[in-house]
Amino acid sequence: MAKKGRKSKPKTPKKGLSFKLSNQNKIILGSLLMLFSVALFFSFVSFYFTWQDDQSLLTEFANRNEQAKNLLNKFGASVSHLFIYKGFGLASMIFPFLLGYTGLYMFLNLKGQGLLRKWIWGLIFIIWISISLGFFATTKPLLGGIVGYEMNDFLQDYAGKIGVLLLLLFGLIFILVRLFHFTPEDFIHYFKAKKESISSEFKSNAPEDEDTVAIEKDNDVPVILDPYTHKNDIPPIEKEEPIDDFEVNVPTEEVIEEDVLAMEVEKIVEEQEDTDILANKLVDDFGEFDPTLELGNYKFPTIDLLEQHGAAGGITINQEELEENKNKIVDTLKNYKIGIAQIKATIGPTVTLYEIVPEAGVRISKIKNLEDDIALSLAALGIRIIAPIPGKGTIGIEVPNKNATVVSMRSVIVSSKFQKAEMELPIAFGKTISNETFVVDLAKMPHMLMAGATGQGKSVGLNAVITSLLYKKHPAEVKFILVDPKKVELTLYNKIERHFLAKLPDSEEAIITDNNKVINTLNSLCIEMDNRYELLKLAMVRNIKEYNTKYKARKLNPNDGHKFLPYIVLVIDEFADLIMTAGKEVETPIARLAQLARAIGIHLIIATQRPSVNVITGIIKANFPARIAFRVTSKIDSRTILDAQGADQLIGRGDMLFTQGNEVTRLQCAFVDTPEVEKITAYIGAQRAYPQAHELPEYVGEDSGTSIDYEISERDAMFREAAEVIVIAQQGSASLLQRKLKLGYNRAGRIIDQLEAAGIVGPFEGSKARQVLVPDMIALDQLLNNELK
Ligand SMILES: Nc1ncnc2c1ncn2[C@@H]1O[C@H](COP(=O)(O)OP(=O)(O)OP(=O)(O)O)[C@@H](O)[C@H]1O
Repeated sequence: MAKKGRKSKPKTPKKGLSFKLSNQNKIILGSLLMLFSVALFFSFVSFYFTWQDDQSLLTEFANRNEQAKNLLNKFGASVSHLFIYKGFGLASMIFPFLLGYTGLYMFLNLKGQGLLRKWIWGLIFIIWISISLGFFATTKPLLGGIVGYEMNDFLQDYAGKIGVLLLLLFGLIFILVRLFHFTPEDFIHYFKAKKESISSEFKSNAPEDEDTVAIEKDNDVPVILDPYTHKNDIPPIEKEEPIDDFEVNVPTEEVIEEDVLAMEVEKIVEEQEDTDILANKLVDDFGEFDPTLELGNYKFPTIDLLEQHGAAGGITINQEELEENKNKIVDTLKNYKIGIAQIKATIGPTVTLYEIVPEAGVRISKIKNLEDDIALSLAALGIRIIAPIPGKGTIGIEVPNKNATVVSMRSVIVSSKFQKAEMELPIAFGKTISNETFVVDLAKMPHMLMAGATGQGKSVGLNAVITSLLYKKHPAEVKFILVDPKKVELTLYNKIERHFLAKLPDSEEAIITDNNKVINTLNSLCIEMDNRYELLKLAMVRNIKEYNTKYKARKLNPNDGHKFLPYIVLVIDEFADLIMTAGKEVETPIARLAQLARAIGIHLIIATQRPSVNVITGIIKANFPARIAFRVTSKIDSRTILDAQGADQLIGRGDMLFTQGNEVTRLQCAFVDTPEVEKITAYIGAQRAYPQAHELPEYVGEDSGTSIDYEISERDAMFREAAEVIVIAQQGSASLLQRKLKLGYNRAGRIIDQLEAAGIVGPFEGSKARQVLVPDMIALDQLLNNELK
């Protein structure tokens, strides 16, 4: 019972298993294919000239004395005989092109769906051409090949000649419409254009005196010219005898006007374009946009980087322990005169749930009131009573197992529930009380609050969250911002900076340990959020998922600022520390992000040791529906974090309660040890990476912008040099100063403010660099000299 989850065999993540050739092998195989295709091409071409001479040699392949006339000798003769005579006839010429293209594709290491598409269309063409030639040239087997002939024969037996003809016609229409995107309008347009060209030709060939539309023919019968068709073979409308010397003079301008009119009609037809059609064409030609292409060879971490943690044997609980606990429960309840009708045990990794159905007439409220007494009588730490279990009508008593089983991260990662999870940001937290793997989608939560006293498993919990995402997501799809005031817990992730981390443009460390930087990062995230909303608005979609789908389908033009948007997960360890030092400055942007960021793929995970009300304020709590409580020290803390008690009764070491609104689920958090995280990050870090960490929009602190009335004497010693750098580069950014003058972030920010006060750069403009108001060095000198006067 309850051992299903454990039995599932370890599986490597799906993407890690995919068959891939190394780059060198691709080059070798690619060139082989290209050369082979050239050989085939020459064989086929020369076969048409030499086949009769070489026919007798087909059976003499092994005979070294015999020489074939084919350019590639007996090989060429045999292969061509096979492909052309026995195969598809003339259509076989397509094979060398397909093979050559495949070779080139491998040689240049191209990606996308173009290759498969070419093969499918190539084969359709081969079959269609071969049947068509078999139909029209029955006597010439070298045109349609035996396959074409036989297929024709076969089809004609069932559908007759007309049926096959119609079938071929349908094939032609199918190819024209699907491959060349031909529409009936194209046909009409084509004929119209033809007509135009005939008319203009006629015009240019017409005699010089074109003022008259009535032209005398040899037999003196006037021919009326149709102004649109310009055909001179239309009979006259009136057959009356023409009046001598009567001519209808049409002013030249009018004729020209008619010509211009015809040209305009043509243009209107051509202007009908549809972005969707364009997008479809792009997708047809290049395949869908693949965000992972830049790191196309990225390999997902393998499962052997994770340890079993001795959990291979599964849950160990013996019958005696079960029996003992059952008796204790029954006896204790009997002491309070509560009879039990039924009792059932579900064994979990750390606790066993005893579900009780009380005898008829026992009021649940009575049991509820006795909660503490029952816990005392059972005399075990970590007993939690759930009366009643929501939706079941039974009472649950959770009793810790004597020997808790460690739930290894490995066991949850390999579980089919996680592997098959069709979620945006799947997280395998651990196992439930019934030993099922518990997987949730961070994108749906959409933000998470985590609390627990020191040493109860918070850091392990955070690592489990990050590890889950590392096992499921490509670096192009998700970016982390890690805030770690303790400076030790998350530093392990430094190695994956250029794969998975995002940071401010001018910061050196990707993992943020300085509280001031947290404020800037949060504000920068707010700018990123606003930018993303703007993009969503332009794309007319409601959320990041729709946006990215549209972008992948090439319906959004990168020239309009569109780009693939990765999810951003902000993890803050030790939030209490942060809010104590920075207060409102962090609370406001966090609340703003929490309220608005769900649709645009920014998700927050906040962990704290002290879940007191001044840390987890009302506004934060209201926006973090998903909460996790590890063991806390008091009932009050439990209430603060979960709005319910229970977290104080947990047993620690990863024993946790999870709620996403109403129901509270007890889980055993998956355990991932520091060496395992190290191995995973080293595995990822050793692979090819992006040139730098994902860059967040630049944000310059508001506080530095407020003191705009800097005294000249208070200016930084580097002020003048900074001004020169900015004016020469014509770019007002603090990061530029940091780079060029080797300044720290804060000092560069201060100088920028002083430059603003001096009127050298414009005001702060969000993610964009400030405008430089001084055009050149001469103007700068003038400005600074004037100040001194
Ligand atoms: N899921 C788990 N399974 C088994 N043991 C665990 C689990 N989580 C934590 N532990 C044990 O508890 C110890 C402390 O865990 P962890 O470092 O995560 O605590 P913490 O809450 O982050 O503490 P602090 O706040 O002081 O950093 C771990 O070293 C480990 O031995």
